[in-house]
Amino acid sequence: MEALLEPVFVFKLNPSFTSKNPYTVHFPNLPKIPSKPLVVATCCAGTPSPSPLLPQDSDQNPLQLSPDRTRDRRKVVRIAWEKLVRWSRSWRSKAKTDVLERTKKVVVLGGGSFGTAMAAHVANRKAQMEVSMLVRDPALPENVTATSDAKTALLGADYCLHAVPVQFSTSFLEGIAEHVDPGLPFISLSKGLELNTLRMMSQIIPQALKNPRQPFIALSGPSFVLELMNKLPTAMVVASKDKKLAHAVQQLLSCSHLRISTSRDVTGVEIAGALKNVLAIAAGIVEGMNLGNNSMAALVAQGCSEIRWLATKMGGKPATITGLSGTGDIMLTCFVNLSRNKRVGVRLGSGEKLEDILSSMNQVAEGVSTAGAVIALAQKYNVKMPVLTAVARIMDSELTPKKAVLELMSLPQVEEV
Ligand SMILES: NC(=O)C1=CN([C@@H]2O[C@H](COP(=O)(O)OP(=O)(O)OC[C@H]3O[C@@H](n4cnc5c(N)ncnc54)[C@H](O)[C@@H]3O)[C@@H](O)[C@H]2O)C=CC1
Ligand SMILES: O=C(CO)COP(=O)(O)O
Repeated sequence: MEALLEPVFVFKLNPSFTSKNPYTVHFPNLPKIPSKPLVVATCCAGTPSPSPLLPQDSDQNPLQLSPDRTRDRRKVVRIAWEKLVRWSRSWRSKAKTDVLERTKKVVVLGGGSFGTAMAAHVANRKAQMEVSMLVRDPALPENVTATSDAKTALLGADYCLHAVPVQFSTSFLEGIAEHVDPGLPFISLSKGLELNTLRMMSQIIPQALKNPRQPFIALSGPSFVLELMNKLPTAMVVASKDKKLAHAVQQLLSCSHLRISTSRDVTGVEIAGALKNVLAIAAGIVEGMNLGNNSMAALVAQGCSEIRWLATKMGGKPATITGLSGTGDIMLTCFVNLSRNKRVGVRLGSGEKLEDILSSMNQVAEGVSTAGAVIALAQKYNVKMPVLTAVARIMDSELTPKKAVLELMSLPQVEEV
């Protein structure tokens, strides 16, 4: 343990830095270092040039590891890694792997970017797998069959991947309900809340199919289509009340470039996935208005809290909100401009009108309609959500981004919760 505590850098104390200097930090619990004080720079802004903090020569460095201690430290790391590898091997040997063998057909509803990406992903899992996409326009990649006939698409399917945008899901599902087997598990990829009913996909799907027992799984987490298609390492989460089903879907979809965790917290996963789209619009606004990195970090931290407050009031777990479908997806969509929701925000922040932005887009940005639903949901659960409410007000053209920033900055400064 001691070896792991070795500091990596040591700095020589500049004569202008005294013990009264605010940049000098004392660590009473560190082992005593003969004659030379340890100084850690937390901030060098405004310090005179040349820099007062100079690296020490390694041969004079009292903290340099001896060969014995280097060996000890490396041994600790090696043992920890070997433990991980053994645990991983034994886990894999115990995991059942027959789901993929048993699955003959998967149907994908929605031929947009994510539906197409997931269809290709499932098709690549097994050459004999039949992947049928139910689409409005059947022009698609060769390895996947596309049809606009619901009966043909759904016939004999073992799993259904649902990638129709949330606002169109009810009418779409009602239209195909007669062809859906009541035992067909629905894996929902859509992230959002239905505008007028405030429902999540776990409510929309069984209600539209008029089958409260339709097996349901939410698949969520940080997963841009482009990167999935390029087989870049990705991690997602499947959430279902049915633990066995979550494990089956995990086995169906996970592969060397896609890790899938399981969860039973359907509400947490769905709320996080839906609300991060609204927060991504806010992040885009901050970027479009050039408000700086401090603003961005503060906004995203506040947004994470707002999402946690609502999700936990609705029965979701805080651990879900800090996991892949929460913090993971929030970081992806708030910080990366591949996000369509963030791009809507950037354009709003730089002065464009919402209707012009939406009419120029050929893909969905779920956060735009979810913003309206989430505020009503927050009121129902008595949760204050300043940032997400501001986004909803901007979507309703009731507030300009500039006014929203002024109002948010003048809110009471309260204890952090
Ligand atoms: N693209 C991405 O990186 C990811 C998307 N998602 C979620 O997946 C869902 C779908 O997103 P994308 O495929 O990216 O959207 P998209 O905009 O690329 O495609 C949407 C698809 O829905 C179809 N559609 C629209 N109205 C319809 C209607 N009334 N009936 C039937 N189909 C209709 C469109 O024709 C299109 O094929 C969204 O909820 C999104 O938040 C989730 C994770 C990643
Ligand atoms: O949900 C996504 C990635 O996880 C995609 O986000 P956008 O819909 O904002 O592009």
